[in-house]
Amino acid sequence: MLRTGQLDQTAFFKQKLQDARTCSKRYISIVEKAINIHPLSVYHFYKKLNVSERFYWSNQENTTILTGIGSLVPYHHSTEGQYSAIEKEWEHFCDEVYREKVDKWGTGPILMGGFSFFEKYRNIGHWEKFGTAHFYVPKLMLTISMGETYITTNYEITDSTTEADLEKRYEEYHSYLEEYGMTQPEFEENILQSKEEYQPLEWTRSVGQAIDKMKENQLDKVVLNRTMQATFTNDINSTKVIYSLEATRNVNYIFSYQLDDHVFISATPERLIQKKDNRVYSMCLAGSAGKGLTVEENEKNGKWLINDLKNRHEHDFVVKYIKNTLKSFCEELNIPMYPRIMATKSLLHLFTPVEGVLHQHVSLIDLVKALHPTPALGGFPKKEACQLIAELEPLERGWYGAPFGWIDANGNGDFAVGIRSALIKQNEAKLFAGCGVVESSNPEEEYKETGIKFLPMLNALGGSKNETK
Ligand SMILES: C=C(O[C@H]1C=CC=C(C(=O)O)[C@@H]1O)C(=O)O
Repeated sequence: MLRTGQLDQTAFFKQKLQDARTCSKRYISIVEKAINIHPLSVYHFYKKLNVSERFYWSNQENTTILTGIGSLVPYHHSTEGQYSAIEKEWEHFCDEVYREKVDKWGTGPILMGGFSFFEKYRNIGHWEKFGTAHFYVPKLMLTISMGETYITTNYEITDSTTEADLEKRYEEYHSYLEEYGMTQPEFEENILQSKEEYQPLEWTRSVGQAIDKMKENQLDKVVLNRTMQATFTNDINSTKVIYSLEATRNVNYIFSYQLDDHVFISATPERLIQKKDNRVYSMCLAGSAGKGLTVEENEKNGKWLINDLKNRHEHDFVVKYIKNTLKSFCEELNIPMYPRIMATKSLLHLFTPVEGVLHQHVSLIDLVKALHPTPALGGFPKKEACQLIAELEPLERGWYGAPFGWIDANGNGDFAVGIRSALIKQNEAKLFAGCGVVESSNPEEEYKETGIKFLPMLNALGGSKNETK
């Protein structure tokens, strides 16, 4: 039994509808506590609800998992001005929604989605569906928050909506959860047919060109991204990919965002910003070394990384930038003097945590806009680095390295950056990985580093073990 604490369902919906109409609201959001529902089962069987959108989100600590099905209200932009547009649209939605005051993290009406790396596209191409911003409020959402399970259902109401209409939709969502919420998905392995790195020699040459520009003092750091195309014999099953990413996770977010037959998916170790009332949490993540095979080797590599000047330099630009950017928004900011080591599945990174206390009236979207792109994704100075990226990278970045996350009706939420990611369409996946380039970088080493960064997603897609040629 999923519902708890409701006496008479029909009377409940009649009351909700009446209350919503009295306050002139256009939407209703209902949150309930639940048990025994698996987020990936909810994600997998979405077509049973005749919808073509779904998302999956789990945070770094795996303490918040969100699965959203169907889009109640989509917001899509293809041009500049997307941050303020999304901010206004979300404020407007929040004014129009009738909701109970449930203050559980990640419940109630939530806007999930992302922005493109650049505010405008040179050639939108295969990023058309995602645009410069795409967000939606799901119709049905499952939340696992600190081990507790919640269901949020969201409804649009018009003048002609009756309590019977609401009850019917509610029953539909609950039948879906009861029938499929604990059903183990069955799927075939994704079998790799071919994989091809996009212009690897040209990419290495571009790293060399970037280094030359740094020698000429044109900029201090740039992050260059490269692409790999992987083709499979069958349509790629994103539930399978998430299962694999979950099975090998350690410190990363895992998210997937589907619009029709396009899925953007990422296993990123990097948070951009999280807001919990007046507190904010960000991180500086830049500088990398390979992992060893033993604990001792990892310790040795970690020590090397902490003391390596090139990597420290790469990292310090991020610390300086995040500190300067957040300073104006925060009355208190805590950033340790020295970085630590973060060990992901395949790499060690330099990592500095950031915590702050906000001045009043600072919105999450304002913070996202101000921070993006940090020098961990763009470079330093920001303007020069972005210009060089546009000059040297032949393909659109789209949502690679860009802010992706969610915001709730209290203005709280969490945004990561979409690195170590892939854009999936049917049987093809484009994988993305980049690295920070500074004057003392070596193009061959950066090529190797990005090669390692492809691996977790490539393996999760089914890429290494099942190659057919
Ligand atoms: C830009 C990426 O990684 C960033 C995050 C951590 C370490 C990085 C580095 O050492 O280059 C990058 O700044 C990517 O994985 O695509």
